[in-house]
Amino acid sequence: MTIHIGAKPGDIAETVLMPGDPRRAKWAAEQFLTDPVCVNDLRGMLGYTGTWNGNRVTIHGSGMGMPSLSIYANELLRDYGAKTLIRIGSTGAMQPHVGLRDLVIAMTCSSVSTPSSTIFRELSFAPCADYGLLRAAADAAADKGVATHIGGIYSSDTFYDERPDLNEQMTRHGILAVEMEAAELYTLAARHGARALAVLTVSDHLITGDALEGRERESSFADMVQIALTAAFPT
Ligand SMILES: O=P(O)(O)O[C@H]1O[C@H](CO)[C@@H](O)[C@H]1O
Ligand SMILES: O=c1cc[nH]c(=O)[nH]1
Repeated sequence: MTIHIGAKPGDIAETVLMPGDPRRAKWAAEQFLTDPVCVNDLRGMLGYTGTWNGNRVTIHGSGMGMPSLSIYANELLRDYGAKTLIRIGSTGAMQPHVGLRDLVIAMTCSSVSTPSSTIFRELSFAPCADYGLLRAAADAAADKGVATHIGGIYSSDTFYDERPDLNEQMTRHGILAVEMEAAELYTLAARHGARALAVLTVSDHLITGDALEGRERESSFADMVQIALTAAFPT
C-alpha cells in the first residue's frame, strides 16, 4: 500500500490503462476484463485488475490534470513495478480535419508546464510516446477501421482556458488536440525506463464547438480501450 493506492504488493499488473475518470476505469474493467477485482478505492480513485486475452491488466484512474496523474503514475512505477502505462482519455480537437469520435494517438506532448518542469530548468524536454506501443496502436486502429490521427498533442494545465492566442499558435503548428495528462505520463515513463502511450477519443471540438453526447462517448470510448489493450498485447 502506498499513500494514495491501497493495493497490496502484486495486486497491480505490469500493464496499466489509465483513464482520467475513475468511473471509466470501473466501466472499462467490467466491459473488457475477465474476473476484474477492485484493487484500489482510496479517495474514490478506482483501480481494477483482471485479465484480457489471458494477459494481466490493471485499469486505474489518474484523476484530472498532471499533478493528479503524477501522484498515481509515480506510485505505480516506483512502488508497484508498472512497466507499461497507457492513458485512455477524452480530448478536444484543435484541427478542422480532426472530427468528433476520431481517435488521436499522441506521438509528442507540448505543454506550458508539467510537475516535472522544475527538474529540467533551461531544457525544453520533449515528452514522446514509446514507439513500439505507438506502432501497435496505429496498426490496431487501422485493423478496426477507426478514423485515427497520430501526431503532437497539447497537455494543458487548465480546462477553462483563457489563452485563445496560444491555442491559435498550436493549431497553426499542427497540434491535433488538447487534454491534460499525457506530457507528465510520458516524462515519468522516460524517467523510470517504462513505456507510455496516450490513446484519446475526440469528445469535443475547440474550433466548431461540437461535443459528443453521453451515449456516443461510451461507444467511441470502447474502441479506444480495445485499441489500447491490443497495443499492449499485440498478437
Ligand atoms: O477524459 P479524461 O481522461 O479525464 O481526460 C480529459 O478530460 C478531463 C477534462 O474534462 C481531463 O482529465 C482531460 O485530460
Ligand atoms: O482537456 C480536455 C479534454 C477534452 N476536451 C477539452 O477541450 N479539453
